[in-house]
Order: sequence, then C-alpha cells, then structure tokens
Amino acid sequence: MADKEDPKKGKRSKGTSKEVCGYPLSIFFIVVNEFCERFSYYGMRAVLVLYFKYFLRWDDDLATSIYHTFVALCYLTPILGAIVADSWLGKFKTIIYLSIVYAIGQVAMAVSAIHDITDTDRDGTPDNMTFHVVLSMVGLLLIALGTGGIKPCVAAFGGDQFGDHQEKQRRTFFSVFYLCINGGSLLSTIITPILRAQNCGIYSKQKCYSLAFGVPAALMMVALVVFILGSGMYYKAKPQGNIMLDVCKCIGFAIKNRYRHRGNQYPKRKHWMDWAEEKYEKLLIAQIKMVLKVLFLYIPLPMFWTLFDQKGSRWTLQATTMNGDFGLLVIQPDQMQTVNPILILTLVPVMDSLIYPLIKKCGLNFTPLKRMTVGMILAALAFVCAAVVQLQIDKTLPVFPSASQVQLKLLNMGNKTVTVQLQDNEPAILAPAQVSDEYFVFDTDQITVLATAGSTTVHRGISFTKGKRQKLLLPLDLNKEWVQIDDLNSKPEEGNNAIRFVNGKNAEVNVSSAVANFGIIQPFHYSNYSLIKNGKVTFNLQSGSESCEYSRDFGFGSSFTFLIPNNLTFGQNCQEEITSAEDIKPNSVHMALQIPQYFFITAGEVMFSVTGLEFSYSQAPSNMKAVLQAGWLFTVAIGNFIVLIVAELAKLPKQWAEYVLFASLLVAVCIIFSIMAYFYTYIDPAEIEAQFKKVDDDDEDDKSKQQKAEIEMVKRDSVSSSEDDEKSK
Ligand SMILES: CC(C)C[C@H](NC(=O)[C@@H](N)CC(C)C)C(=O)O
Repeated sequence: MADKEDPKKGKRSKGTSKEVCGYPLSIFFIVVNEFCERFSYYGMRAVLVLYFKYFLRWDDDLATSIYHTFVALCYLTPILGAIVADSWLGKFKTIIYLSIVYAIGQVAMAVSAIHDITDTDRDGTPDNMTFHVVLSMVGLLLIALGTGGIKPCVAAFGGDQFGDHQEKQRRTFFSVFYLCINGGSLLSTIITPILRAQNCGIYSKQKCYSLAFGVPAALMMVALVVFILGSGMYYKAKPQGNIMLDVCKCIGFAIKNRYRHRGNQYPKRKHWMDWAEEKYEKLLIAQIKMVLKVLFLYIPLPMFWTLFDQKGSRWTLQATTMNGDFGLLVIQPDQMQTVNPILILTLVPVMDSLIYPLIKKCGLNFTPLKRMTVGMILAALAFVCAAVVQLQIDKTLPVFPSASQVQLKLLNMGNKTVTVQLQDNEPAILAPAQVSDEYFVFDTDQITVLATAGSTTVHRGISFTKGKRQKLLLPLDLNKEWVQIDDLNSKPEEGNNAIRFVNGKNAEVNVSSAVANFGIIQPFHYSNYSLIKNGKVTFNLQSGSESCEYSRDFGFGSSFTFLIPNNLTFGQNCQEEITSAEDIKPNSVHMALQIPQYFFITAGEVMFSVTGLEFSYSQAPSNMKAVLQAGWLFTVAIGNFIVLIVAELAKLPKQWAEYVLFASLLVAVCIIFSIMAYFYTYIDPAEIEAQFKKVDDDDEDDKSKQQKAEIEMVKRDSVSSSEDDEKSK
C-alpha cells in the first residue's frame, strides 16, 4: 500500500485506516496484539523457573542460568527480526511469520509439560525426561526468536501508521502501547501462577504446568488473529532491499576511502561518512549518519537497564528478608514485582496528562533526552532507597558465627532443672523442657561443660565444628549420650519458615500437618527441617493411640525448634505444653518499605523507557525504523550482562554497598549521557529524506532536460544535415 498525498493538507496520511478522534483505527489492532503477546510472554516466564525446578527436576543453579540465558536471548533476537523486516519481508509479514513461530514455541512448551505423555508407570512423574527437556528447549528457542523478532517490528509498525502531521498522536500511541505491555504482563503474572497451582492429569493429578503454558499459547494465537484482522487497514511500508548490507558496505567504503586519502593534501570533509560520496547516494549516507548519531547516544544507556532488571533478582531477594503481611493481604516476596506494572498503569497517564503539560506550562522545554536523563536519576534514587532499606534489614538480621566461631544453644529434654556451666560463662539454669534464649558464642571448638541435675553432676569436654550454630540436647539421664544437632546457618530461603521437632518423650511421636510431614520421631531424637509458608499451621502429634494438636502462626523467614516435653499429657490440645525455641527471628522490616524504591524505578522507567521507545522511532530514517528499535532493545540485553559482570567483579560484602555502587555508576553514566545529549540536535528524518529526494529529482530533471536537449540537437543536426544533403543533391 503506497503513501497517499492529502492535497488539502499537503500532508501525508497513511494506509486505508479510518480515523477515530484523530487516530488511525489500525492501531487498535496493534495495541491489542501487544497486550496479548505480552500476556503470553510474561505469563510463561512467571512459572518458568518453577517448571525447571519441579517438573524437569533441575537444581537451582541450572534453573536460574537457563532462565537468564533465555531472557537475554529474547533481547538479542530483535536485531534479527529488524533486519528481516527492514531489508526483506517488511514489518507486516515479519510479524505474521515470527508470531507463528512464537505460537508454535508456546504450544511446544505446553505439550512438554504434560507428564502423562511419558508417564508409562502412571506414578505421576515423567519417565522419559529427555523428551520433556528437548521439547521445552526447542519451545524456548522458538519463543525467544518469535518474541524478540517481532518486538522491534510491532513498535515501529505502530509508529508507521501515523502521518507526519500526527506527531502528538504518535507520542500518545507509544504511551498506550506501554500501558498494554504492562496491563498484559500484570494480568498474566497473576493468572498463570494460579493455573500452575491447579492439579491436572489423565492418569495422575500433578501441578498443572501444561495449563500455565497452554493459556499463554492460546493468547499468542489470539494476538496473531487480531493482528491479521487489521490487515486491510494497515499502512505497510515496503522494505527497500538489503538495507543492512548496503549500510555495512557504505560504512566500510567510507572508512577505506578516508584511510586512502589520509594525507594533508586532501581537503577535509565535514563528516567521515562523507568519504563514501564517491560511490554511494547522498540519501543513504544521510540516513546512515542519522542512525549512527542515535546509536552513539545509546552507548551509556545499558546502565539504566542494569539497575532496572535487578527488580527481579536482588530486590526480590531483599523482599525474602522482609515481612509481607499487609493485614487483609499477604504478599509473597516475588509478588512484590507486580508493583512495577501496577505503578506503570497509573504513572503513564499521570505523566502524560498532568506532569508533562504542567512542565510545559512553566515554560520549560522538557525534551525527550532531558526526560531520559531525569529517568536515570530517578533509577539511581531508587537504588539509594534500596540501600537504606537494606541497612534497616541488616540491623534485624541474626548474627551468624564467623568461620572461627561456634554458637551454641542448650535444650533440656529432661524433667528436672539442669544447671549448665559452659567454659567460664555464668551458669545457665534450664527448667524441664526449656531452651536457652540466646546462643552462647565461643572462639574455640573444644568446650568444657559441667551439668548438674538433682544429685547428678557430669563434666564433659565436647568438640564442636567452627563456623556452625548448634544445639546441645541434654538427655533425661545426664550420664547418657548428649546429642549435638546443627541449626540453620542462614535465613530460610524465599521468606519460608524452617521448622523442626525434638522428641523429648520416651516413645515415638508422629508429627504431621497440612503443609508438612515430619514423620515418626524416635525418643530423644529430632526431625529434619521442613520449610513452611507464612500463616497459621496446625500440627498433629500422635503417639500410639494418643494424639493432640498444636497450632502456631508463622511470619516470614523464621526458624523454630519445637520440643515435645518428656511429660506431654496428650490432652485435647498440647498448646500449653510444647516448648518453642526461636532460633531465627521472623522478618520484622515490612515489605511496604520497598514501595518508594519501586515508585522511583517505575517513574524512571516511564521517563526513560517510554520516551526512548518514541525517540528511537522518531529519529530513525524511514527504512531503518525497526533496526533502531532493535538497537534500543539491544541496550536492555547489554544491561543484563553488566549486572552479572559488576556483581561478580565488585563482590561487595554488604548488599547495601552494592546498591550504592550501582546508583553511583548510574549517576556517573547519567552525567556522560547529559553531555552527549546536550550536543545532540533533533532531526526530522522525513524532512531530510525529502530534501535529498528533491535534490535527486532536480538532478533527474536537469539530466532529462539535458538529455532531451541533446536529442533535440541530434535530431536538429540530422534534419539539417539531411536538408543539406538534399540541397547538395
Ligand atoms: C524494553 C522492556 C524492558 C520494556 C517492557 N517492560 C516493561 O514495560 C516492564 N515494566 C514490564 C514488567 C512486567 C517487568 C517490555 O516490553 O516488556
């Protein structure tokens, strides 16, 4: 479909799309497509690590590295999609073909998660894991190719739908486009984990990963259908040959030609790309200059994404050491990430309709590059907030033993009071079934213990392992074996609570609950730790025919050792009789304290990312719109790699210091960027291209006039010579 001139306005209107309130109707299909596609992508991503861990049974390290490799790949493939679109197929066809690849990938993921396919013995676990691993890896590769490939094309294709006179509408389109990204991702990150938690299966019921991947697959098909439905209304810019090859050749020639003419005798040219003038069209050279100018400006930008992408890693880890109890709502650490899209949905309209117009009214020219600079500063501020929160958390964290220390708690399993003297410490007096409140700290691994219960006194030298927290279980009869057990040496992961039972009774006790089973605990022995989520848990204790219940409310990140006392009576409930030792206190710093850092990073994202998206489109030459979008997304990929490098190189012992380091790096980069931005002159690519086309047309006109004149002359000459011939005859 070709451009159409609107003779009345003298401006270009595009496509055959009707306009609604000044906007081409075709963009409706594009934003709905983006909504569904982002639902599909983020929905699948939300359960991916859990699928690796619990379905494919990979360990944490493998699951995390494959996950990050996949995410990085999704931001590297845009360059492929952009080259195909701008040089070969055009954006429309590229989006269609790659969306099909993408949907096939999603279906492959959904199929790979059906355990019944290879569950020949019908025990609920897949029997041919290779099948599931291979299929899911193929699926992920196709998804990375699809999602990355179409990403720069969809944004640029949306921008293409607007005429040159619709700059304001195009800016609003990019804001709405961003809203759709976040609306889709927010919904899917809430829905797919719920789908995963369902049980499904033919032979045996298991967690329903196939449904959690199947719904995103269906949404990707919807995205494709919606996009095709708009087909008749789109403006489809034609690809202009292998533009990337031409660009590379032209740059190569300019460099070679400049090198060949490096002596003083050769006059200087305004720009090094002008050295390609001997061989290449001025229009192409001008377009390359535009792209290079923007790409140069992109160099410092990955640092923003380095900070931005730590929401999903460092900040989520930080949340695991915090208290997520919001009264009516209990927020899990990874759910805090949804604050970002929620804030986007509110901040984008507020910025567009309130803040930016207000700034304009104050007479300030808040240019795109200024907005991006402010966005960076806000992101740095977010990390300062994260550091302050971290300092608060650090104050509440337990002090674990250093490599040369031993920490020790005493637990009296007997029914007499015991007096214990550890080395030269004050004697500790423990009532029956009592645990010492605090850990005793020693700088030696050999400790002498003097324990007295009634008339029995026992003196022992005991070896401990340095760097560990341990419990010494004092038996009913002090002359019997004293059991040493290891306590946790770090906070339980993901905000879980680590719980275990010690059985002080002379009989076996079976401890169970709805969320964890501790099994049968032998007399004077202990269970393993079980990880349980926050909330109220009722434990059922059973010994022979007797049983009782014990309930407890858990917060986040605590560790408890419960002692079943020797004289437990097994009444209706054992609430008063069970002794608890709080080995690690629950998280006390509230997760709400993370909201300021989320607010600043999201406000920064709106100023940086939404503006950058539109800036990349508006400053790109017409034949390289998708390529520049891909360049923009490439900064995201580089940003992700920087996280790994800086965290690895810096290896700071304190997390707050790492946050301050990242904030300082971004401020430094921001200063460089603002200097670069100061020297950047905004251009209107369409205007520049039009000028060159006009020059070419004028040249063409001159050439054809000259040719016509020459032909006329030849004609006249031949006529006059034939007349002369006639005459001479
Ligand atoms: C360029 C991308 C990083 C931008 C965009 N991401 C977002 O809008 C995030 N606020 C989404 C959130 C769920 C992480 C995207 O296209 O995904």
